[in-house]
Amino acid sequence: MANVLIAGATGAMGQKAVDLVNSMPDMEITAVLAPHLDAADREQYHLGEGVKVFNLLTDIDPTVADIWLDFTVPSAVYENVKYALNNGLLPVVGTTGLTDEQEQELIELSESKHLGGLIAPNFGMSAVLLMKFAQEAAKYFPDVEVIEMHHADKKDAPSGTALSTAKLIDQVREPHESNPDETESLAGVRGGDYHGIKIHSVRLPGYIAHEQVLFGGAGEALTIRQDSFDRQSFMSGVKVALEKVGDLDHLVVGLEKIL
Ligand SMILES: NC(=O)C1=CN([C@@H]2O[C@H](COP(=O)(O)OP(=O)(O)OC[C@H]3O[C@@H](n4cnc5c(N)ncnc54)[C@H](OP(=O)(O)O)[C@@H]3O)[C@@H](O)[C@H]2O)C=CC1
Ligand SMILES: O=C(O)C1=N[C@H](C(=O)O)C[C@H](O)C1
Repeated sequence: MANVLIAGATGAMGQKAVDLVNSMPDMEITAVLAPHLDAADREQYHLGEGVKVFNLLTDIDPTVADIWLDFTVPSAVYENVKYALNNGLLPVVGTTGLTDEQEQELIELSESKHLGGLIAPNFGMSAVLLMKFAQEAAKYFPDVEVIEMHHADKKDAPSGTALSTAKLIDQVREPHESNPDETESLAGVRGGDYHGIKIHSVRLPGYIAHEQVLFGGAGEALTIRQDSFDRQSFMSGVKVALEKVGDLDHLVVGLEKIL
């Protein structure tokens, strides 16, 4: 039996994760971290009476769990994962927004502590495959732009998935120059720029999580698209991560590393 602390248990993803862990016979939620949760309201969030509720990172008793499952906010995730690793908990992280430097620091910390962990910018199979296919296509189509579309409550932009997609493409595409004569008569209209790869972030009610990678070539185009219509789509990836994190000996990035 593995004991799990869910950070962000009251959120949209946290609640899906609570239901997932409650359904796993060899996992138990022993604690949650959520700044505004009143312990008296546990039941409303599908948390049993024995679950310890923490509102502050500094109040947590680290012996309460073996695994730290994080679906919080970009501003909290770095300190959360650092806390987990420093206290012997194995992090499974879905929260986006870690910088490259923070990610590297956490990987080095996990290596020094000989602790496994996983950071996955996207736990959905369609997104994992989209990133893989986009990287392959970029070898042949260096002209590429990314459009990600998310629900209006999303805090970070671009999405972690879009940024990861751009990084994977950047690793393989030939040196490439965009049109030097291009101008913007409306600031920002050409989108964000990751090493010359334009990323466009759309935020609208009704959407959940969607991404398109558009490649253009001479007289042809290729579009790769994935859609997460329901947050349940992320849960099979989270389940695999919870089951396999104990087999890892350092923090790895990307669900594909454990599939
Ligand atoms: N990797 C993946 O496959 C996916 C990743 N995500 C990522 O997961 C994260 C959460 O998304 P989502 O569930 O939609 O967000 P929500 O806003 O719905 O939930 C955020 C949760 O974090 C808690 N929280 C807020 N501030 C802190 C803090 N300082 N310390 C600890 N907990 C805090 C909130 O608690 P309270 O309500 O008490 O403030 C709430 O429980 C985002 O970064 C998102 O990008 C989302 C979907 C899939
Ligand atoms: O905030 C979300 O909803 C999502 N966040 C992740 C991201 O930033 O890529 C994963 C997915 O896109 C949903």
